[in-house]
Amino acid sequence: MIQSLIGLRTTPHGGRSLFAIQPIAEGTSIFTCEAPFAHVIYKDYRREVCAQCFAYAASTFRSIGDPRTWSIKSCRVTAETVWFCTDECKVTWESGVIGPLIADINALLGKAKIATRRNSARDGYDSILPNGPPAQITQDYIDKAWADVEELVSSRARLSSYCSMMNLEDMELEISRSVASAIVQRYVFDHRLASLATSSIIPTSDPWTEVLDLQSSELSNVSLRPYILAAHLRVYAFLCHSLPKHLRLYVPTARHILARDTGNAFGIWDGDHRDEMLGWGIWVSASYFNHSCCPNVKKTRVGRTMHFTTSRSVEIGEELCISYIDTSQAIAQRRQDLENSWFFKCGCQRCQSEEPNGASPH
Ligand SMILES: C[S@@+](CC[C@H](N)C(=O)[O-])C[C@H]1O[C@@H](n2cnc3c(N)ncnc32)[C@H](O)[C@@H]1O
Repeated sequence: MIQSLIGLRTTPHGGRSLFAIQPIAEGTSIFTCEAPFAHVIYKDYRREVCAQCFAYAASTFRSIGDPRTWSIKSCRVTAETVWFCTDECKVTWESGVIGPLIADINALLGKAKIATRRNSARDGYDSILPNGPPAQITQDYIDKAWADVEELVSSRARLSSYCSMMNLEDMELEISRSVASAIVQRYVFDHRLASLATSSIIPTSDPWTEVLDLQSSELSNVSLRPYILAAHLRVYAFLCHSLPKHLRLYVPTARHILARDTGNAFGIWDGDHRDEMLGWGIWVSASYFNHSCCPNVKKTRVGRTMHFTTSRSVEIGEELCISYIDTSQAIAQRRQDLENSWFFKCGCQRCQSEEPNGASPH
């Protein structure tokens, strides 16, 4: 964060948000977040998206007959094959720790999913939430469901038996991959910490503490879409079953990530025109930008990095907001999009002024 320009404060309408603490000129770069803490690229795009910089082949080659997939790849026996746009990206990725570790884990998850599919085709029975959801979802109901699944995974035999018959959907595998990427980040951070313990270098912040500080939307998400709870519990059981022993310690990461990704993740798009969503990711420190239907900040992804730039001049004390949705739509549609996908009623100035009869939305 460019500390001299922006600060975090609590708003009356939308939790914490970023504000200008100085006048800021249009076009000023106010914030960058280097890389996602958790991310996934959808299966259908994996050959077309560079594993290092997320460049999308179809946006790069535009003529008829041009290739639509990348040809440079990394294939190790233990890992899933990944593709790159350039040799430079391949070298950068291979010299890192996190990318190759995620590829190893993704190979394991892919194999485990095939095993569940083989068995579930025979049976199709899924008992993770045997009773339907109550008319009113409460936090107690969600906590009890998680306690029940904890009980299930505490017995290796029962977990194996459940997983051999579970029906993990393709999207649940994508979610599992995104959670697994966060687990790898935690593992690498802790082990780097362990190796630093003997030296005098003290890291300034633990990225996991920063993730836990993000707003959770577990209750609103499950209340609006009760089926999501069973999906999250299946993902959790699947990860407990499939992850190698040294990562199982981190599996509680799942509930925390699943509670936060819906309200904080950004789509990974093919470019500014946003024709194709290639996957999603959580850029933790970038999650404090609130939404406005009249935004003054523009978000741009360059490689893995998210950049935030003012789209007009901003006065001292003004809230700095991006837009989460298509703001060219009428108020009713904007409201519906924000309530359905983001679970909140927009309190921005534009919505307040467009509210029928000038009434406040609250
Ligand atoms: C990515 S987070 C932004 C940071 C968040 N305010 C916090 O305190 O962590 C998105 C959440 O902020 C709140 N929010 C963002 N924009 C808002 C707005 N225009 N009106 C009301 N709430 C908003 C909603 O609760 C939304 O789910």
